[in-house]
Amino acid sequence: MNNIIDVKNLTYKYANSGDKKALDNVSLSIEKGSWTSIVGHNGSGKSTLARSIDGLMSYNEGVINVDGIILSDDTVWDIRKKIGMIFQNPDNQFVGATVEDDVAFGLENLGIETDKMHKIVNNVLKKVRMEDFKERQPDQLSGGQKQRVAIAGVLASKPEIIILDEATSMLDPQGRYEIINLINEIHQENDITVISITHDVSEAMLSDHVIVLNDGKIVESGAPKKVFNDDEMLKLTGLEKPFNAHLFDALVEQGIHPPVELRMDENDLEEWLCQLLLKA
Ligand SMILES: Nc1ncnc2c1ncn2[C@@H]1O[C@H](COP(=O)(O)OP(=O)(O)OP(=O)(O)O)[C@@H](O)[C@H]1O
Repeated sequence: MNNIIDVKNLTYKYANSGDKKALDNVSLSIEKGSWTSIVGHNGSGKSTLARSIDGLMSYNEGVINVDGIILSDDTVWDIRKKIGMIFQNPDNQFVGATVEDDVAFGLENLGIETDKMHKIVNNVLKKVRMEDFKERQPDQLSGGQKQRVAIAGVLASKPEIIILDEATSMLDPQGRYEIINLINEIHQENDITVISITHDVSEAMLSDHVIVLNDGKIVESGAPKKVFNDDEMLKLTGLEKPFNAHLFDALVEQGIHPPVELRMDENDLEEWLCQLLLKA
């Protein structure tokens, strides 16, 4: 197996939180080119884990290896070049006055020449279907459009890994679907490894691998079908069962193919099925 990330015995305790460990002896491996979802209740340690991998926190114990580089004070920038982080609220990430400036910002810092920079910016804005919004101010965009610009900014730096930290949680079901679909397109075309922290179990069903965190510990890890069939674990962690995804898979196995976006929304899939039955 070709792992792009290996975490061994990672433990993290925030300075102001007494004896409570945000991460407690966490070990995991992420295969290159895979899509991994990290799920778990509020405060289970998901963001702390993602930020540790991106070198945003100086962890207390353990070893983090990203693409053959062991994270340390000396290597943190080499590792951060490989990772693009996308957060819940894109407003906190914008630095440019216009969409174009914002996407160009990281490239300017790398000293890339103007012509080349414009070419890259145009390409990534086209990729996220925001090329007509180049002159707009980022704060005048909708939530979904803002996330597209944030994704363009990340893509411009050609990351090998994209980490989504609840990147779709502020969007409506259609907006969520569109962003996940876009990330999936990018993931497939460029063999980019995706790690998605999410509370959306239907989204997690689309991934190759699911890791469940509970009170800073990994309590389950594996293929989504296996993980979400573990009723005892679901009870322990308070995670819901992704009803919709099971129903969707069962229909596909029977040769019935609902539109793929309905995999993400329970009520719409039920509605679609009712219409189908009424027509039959
Ligand atoms: N800056 C901080 N200082 C002290 N404790 C913190 C800090 N940030 C997080 N924690 C604590 O660390 C633990 C893990 O938090 P973390 O944000 O990683 O969880 P999470 O699973 O991402 O939660 P959520 O789903 O609510 O975003 C929690 O107990 C939280 O209270």
